[in-house]
Amino acid sequence: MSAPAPDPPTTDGLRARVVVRRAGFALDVDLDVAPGEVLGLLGPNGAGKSTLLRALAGLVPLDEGRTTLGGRILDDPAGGVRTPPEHRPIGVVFQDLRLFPTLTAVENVAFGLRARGTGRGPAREAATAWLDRVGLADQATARPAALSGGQAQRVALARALAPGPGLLLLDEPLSALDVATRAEVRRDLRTHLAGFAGPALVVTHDPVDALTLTDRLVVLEGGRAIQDGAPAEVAARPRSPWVADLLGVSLLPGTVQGPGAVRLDRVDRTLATRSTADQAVGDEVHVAIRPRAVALHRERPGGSPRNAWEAVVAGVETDADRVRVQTEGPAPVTAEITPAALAELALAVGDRVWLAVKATEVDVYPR
Ligand SMILES: Nc1ncnc2c1ncn2[C@@H]1O[C@H](COP(=O)(O)OP(=O)(O)OP(=O)(O)O)[C@@H](O)[C@H]1O
Repeated sequence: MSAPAPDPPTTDGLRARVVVRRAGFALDVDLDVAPGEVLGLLGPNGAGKSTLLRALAGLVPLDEGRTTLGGRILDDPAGGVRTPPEHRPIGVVFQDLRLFPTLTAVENVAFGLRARGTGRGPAREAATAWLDRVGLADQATARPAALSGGQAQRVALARALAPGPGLLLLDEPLSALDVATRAEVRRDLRTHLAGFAGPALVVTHDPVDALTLTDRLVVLEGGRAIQDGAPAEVAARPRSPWVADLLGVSLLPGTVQGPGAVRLDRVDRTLATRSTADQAVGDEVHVAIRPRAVALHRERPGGSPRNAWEAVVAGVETDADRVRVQTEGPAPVTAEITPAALAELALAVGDRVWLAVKATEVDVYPR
């Protein structure tokens, strides 16, 4: 038996209104994700992210709403339509991967193809080609227990992509990996996402994933989308303290110069940072600085001036008890200060300001 005809290309992306009600919780979200677009779903525990993915995958019934993918109706409870999970052209990577422990890597990848009616030989051939694409050609006969976390993650991704799905759903795809592996798998995942023609949804708790893997972010809180925008825009103007804490982090490109020392690529400045033990000299990294860690000064601060540089105030936003000051310049970061500090500094847009941050507050992530 030959491979089934691939699903028709998605011209219309994903359009969904997903309503799922449970005791004490209601998810009610509208989504419109274009073909080729990578949408990040962010939100605190219990916000409904997994429920949303499970509903799209057909594992949780909608109480109300409608889901269409590439113009095809998948769910329409009012019209009595509910496509079973195995008939949806959707690839899923679950947080715990859910590889079949008794099957080899190539059998795991072939599984989705076999389930769609592809014969044993062609399924194995296609699965082998996919393992090659994710860099695991030499692990085809290994069982999941013999794979590293990063390798298992790649097998799960290959299994999701092999049948040529019209929609890709990834639930915290990198959360189980250690920092160094995560950076490497993130890079590869970005490449595979870029090559994927359909819409993709990625649930993440990691600010670097949110800022580097996605084209757009939707923030869920209490079952509702409270913010929807480009990652940089959501980071610059977070609409809830939770998002501000998670995403307000400023990322600057840098290069490791030595232990705990990273040179910023765009300014003539080397920052003292937290441990760079995971990185080698010359590694390209992201320097991550949280807004609350940034102090603002009118004059160049004394003490340890190494971690201070100048920028220009680009925006000042005040909410109940926090003020977020955005800066611009070669190394812009966002600072979060108190209203009293703002009053004392008397900062306005266009003013020059000194930014200072302690080494212990400067995180380093591999790029
Ligand atoms: N199978 C279930 N039966 C009943 N309630 C559930 C079930 N799964 C989740 N819930 C509840 O639904 C709400 C949304 O949970 P969900 O797991 O979708 O959130 P989440 O944003 O994915 O959270 P997390 O980040 O912790 O995974 C929570 O109140 C949760 O307790």
